[in-house]
Amino acid sequence: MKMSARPVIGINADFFNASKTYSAHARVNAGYFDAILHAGGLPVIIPPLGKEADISEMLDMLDGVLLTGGLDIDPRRNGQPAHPTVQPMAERREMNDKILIQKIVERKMPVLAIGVGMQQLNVYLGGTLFMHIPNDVPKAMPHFDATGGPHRHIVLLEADSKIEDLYGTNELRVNSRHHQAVDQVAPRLRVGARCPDGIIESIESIDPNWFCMGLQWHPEADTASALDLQLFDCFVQSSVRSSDRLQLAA
Ligand SMILES: N[C@@H](CCC(=O)NCCCC(=O)O)C(=O)O
Repeated sequence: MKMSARPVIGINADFFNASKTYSAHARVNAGYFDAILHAGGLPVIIPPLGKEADISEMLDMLDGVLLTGGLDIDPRRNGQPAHPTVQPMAERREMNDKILIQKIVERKMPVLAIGVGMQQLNVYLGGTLFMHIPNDVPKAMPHFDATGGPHRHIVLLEADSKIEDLYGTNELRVNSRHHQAVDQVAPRLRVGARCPDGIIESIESIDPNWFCMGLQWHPEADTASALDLQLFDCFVQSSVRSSDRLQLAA
């Protein structure tokens, strides 16, 4: 099979079970694959393959992975009680993503995790979440607009973090639409950015040579800033540098 000279970036699809009006289907917000294309990568949608062997075969063809946003991780699948504000994602997606993330981490593939993707990365690597910010961190500022409209807030990038180096500034104004957040950061990860109220807004690997970054905001969204585009540039360039296939072809 002819492989692209561009870095091939996998994007995990969201998944919805069959309902009265729709058959079971996968979907992806266009912002995810348009951002990868704009940064010089070739996006490939990863459906919830489910089986380890199929996920491994898919990853063998990829140079990096973008983990997308969506609904919530179901706390009951991680030994925690249900929560009235949690809207669990489909079990098929969550089970798939768990295997996908474990293999990405084993292989140290470049990974950019956005929204619930960042939360999955943290949880599956041993960290925890606040189930509902207004309940768990009452003094926190709003992190979503209750009417569903656009909402933004400042984030402060940690000194000497990869994300600070990447954005070239220590303060950003980002879009925000989340009711959960990282509580305990997983081993092997560190905080990259916080909201002024202390809520963690970005995490990253402690290994400086591994592009493994999670963002609670959405750099792929229509409400993203011009600065966010360079994030995708850096992610795609990291995927080139770490790709044996592309290095051999160089
Ligand atoms: N559990 C999370 C979900 C945050 C998230 O990924 N939102 C994005 C939804 C839009 C999309 O599909 O990209 C939370 O804290 O709310």
